[in-house]
Amino acid sequence: MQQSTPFWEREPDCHQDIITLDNVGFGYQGQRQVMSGLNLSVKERDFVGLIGSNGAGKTTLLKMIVGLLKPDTGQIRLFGKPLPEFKQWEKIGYVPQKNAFNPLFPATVREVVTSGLYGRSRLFRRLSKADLQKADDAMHALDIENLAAKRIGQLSGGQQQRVFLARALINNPSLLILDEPTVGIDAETQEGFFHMIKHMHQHHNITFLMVSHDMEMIRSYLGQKPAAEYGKLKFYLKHSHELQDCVENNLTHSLRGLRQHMDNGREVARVGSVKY
Ligand SMILES: Nc1ncnc2c1ncn2[C@@H]1O[C@H](COP(=O)(O)OP(=O)(O)OP(=O)(O)O)[C@@H](O)[C@H]1O
Repeated sequence: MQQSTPFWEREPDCHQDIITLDNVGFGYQGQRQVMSGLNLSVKERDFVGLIGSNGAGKTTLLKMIVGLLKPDTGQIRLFGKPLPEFKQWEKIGYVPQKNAFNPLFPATVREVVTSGLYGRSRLFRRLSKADLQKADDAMHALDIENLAAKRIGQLSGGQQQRVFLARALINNPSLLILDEPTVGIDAETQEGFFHMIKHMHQHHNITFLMVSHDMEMIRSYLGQKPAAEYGKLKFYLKHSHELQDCVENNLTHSLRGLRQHMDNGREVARVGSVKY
């Protein structure tokens, strides 16, 4: 597998298209439409918070974005590629809704985290040294190394959420999709979890799409008013250009671009002088 740059070392460009929805519509077979005519453009380092009442279509939308459901109309693009052609799934970390494990489920935290590299179907495959290192890095990032050998079913809801986040982070994803990550977790742990998510957004090059029922958290981080509304779905948004290092990085990029342009000019002149 190709080694990707860790998310903490990746430089943001803050302009790249990450998710594009163009006139998307969907209805479950034999049922009325869940959504229609939905447009959305998520750029690198944006943070999108999705709010909506029960049954509004939030999970359905996330499932379409991660390729588990196919839109009836319109098109979805990921990282600029139409979804049917998109293959780089390791770029996306997805934490589905209600992950709670049966306490009798025999996998350890390390095994669950490492399964993020291969998918659930190969949960108990043999792990290479590199795999174990990646798991250690992801567990370290979420401060759950001390739980590595514990059975997942024996952990609290908050600890389990950290494990699933570590599992989603193991491939150094560029996009994290979280479906109600704090359901069933006490208020204090929820606050800690959101604090961690915000920190990741501000300091690492990750784009977020998060479904939540926590209006207070969404509004405090993403602003009081939704950026877009479709039926009962409300999209709150923090643009990447509001982040300081995106601003700095864009400047660095422009300066680098300018420098390259000048160097190219010099190169052409030099080659030119040799040639002529
Ligand atoms: N597999 C399915 N088959 C048929 N209808 C479904 C299926 N899954 C969801 N629905 C219906 O689609 C609509 C949207 O469901 P969805 O789970 O996307 O809502 P949601 O906004 O995520 O809700 P919640 O906040 O309760 O999680 C609902 O009316 C639901 O009953």
